Amino acid sequence: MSNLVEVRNLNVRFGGERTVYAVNDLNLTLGEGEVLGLLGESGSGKSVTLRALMRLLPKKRTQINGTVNVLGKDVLVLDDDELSAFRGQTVSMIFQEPALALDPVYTIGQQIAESVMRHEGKSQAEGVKRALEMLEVVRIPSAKRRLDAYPHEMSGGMRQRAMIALALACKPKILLADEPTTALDATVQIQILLLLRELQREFGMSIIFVTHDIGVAIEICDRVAVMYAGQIVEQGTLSQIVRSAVHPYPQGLLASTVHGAKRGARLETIPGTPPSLDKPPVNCSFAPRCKFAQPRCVEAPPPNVELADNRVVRCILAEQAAVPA
Ligand SMILES: Nc1ncnc2c1ncn2[C@@H]1O[C@H](COP(=O)(O)OP(=O)(O)OP(=O)(O)O)[C@@H](O)[C@H]1O
Repeated sequence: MSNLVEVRNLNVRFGGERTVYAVNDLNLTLGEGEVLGLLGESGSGKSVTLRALMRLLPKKRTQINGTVNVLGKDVLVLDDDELSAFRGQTVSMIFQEPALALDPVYTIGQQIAESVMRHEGKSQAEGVKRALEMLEVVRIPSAKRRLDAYPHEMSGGMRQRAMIALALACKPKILLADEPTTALDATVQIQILLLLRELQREFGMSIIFVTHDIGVAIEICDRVAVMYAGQIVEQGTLSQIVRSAVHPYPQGLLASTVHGAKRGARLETIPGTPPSLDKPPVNCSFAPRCKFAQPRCVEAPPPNVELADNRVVRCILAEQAAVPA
């Protein structure tokens, strides 16, 4: 499987009154037709990573290092014209809050048509035709009538579908999804996840899906990268993470949900809180909360052990799990 996205040694730091080391030495890949989950608690750097991939971070006081290679191009050095073509046609993004993508003063039909005209140079009539097709693709009932609806005239679930229609209108190869179902109630959430899965197959897209909810990751992801304090602490296939996580953080996340706790056992919580990100990590950021912590964990950076292809764990416990060659 060839990689559409390869992120190498990505570091994102925000300056200002206090420096925030939001993403530290992050490496990930996204294969063709794959759904990769970025999973972690609030503030772990998931959204910043996603925004770096699409160059949506503020320019002022933001330092980005590393390479973000998408379809053979380094996104971090694209000029404005290249960026405009890249967004929409190569990569598109959906958000938790549709207001970030949908403009309240234009109808849904106008917004989709406009995007198709701008990115693909199509006529107004072709844009409107695509808009109708897309509303049907995302299963909005009475699609023709909905073309003339404004975002505020739709329910939360329908607005989310309209945002997906807009994001997919120019058939991007990669969709970046930033907690798109978090604000929805449980039944609508599952409908949108199923829809995204269907569209991913239908369009042959790859998706990076940010979530703090392991249940959501289980519904939609093939592979999962677990983030803690701006670093990926473990990556693997969904079943490797859910059934045999090595790092104590994903283990703890799982034990705190019905998906990972032993049947009949009480759900556990991870004691303590994540560290502040005002210094770059010099040792294991999770050590203060870890029941397996050893002196080594606070004396030096943890090893980043590659157990297999795309199976990487940043923890001394992984050294014991590693199979000698
Ligand atoms: N523009 C910015 N300027 C300064 N700090 C920022 C900026 N954007 C994000 N941060 C900080 O970077 C860190 C990582 O934020 P990020 O939004 O990526 O977390 P997250 O894992 O997506 O959590 P959440 O789900 O709450 O958004 C946080 O400490 C956040 O406050």
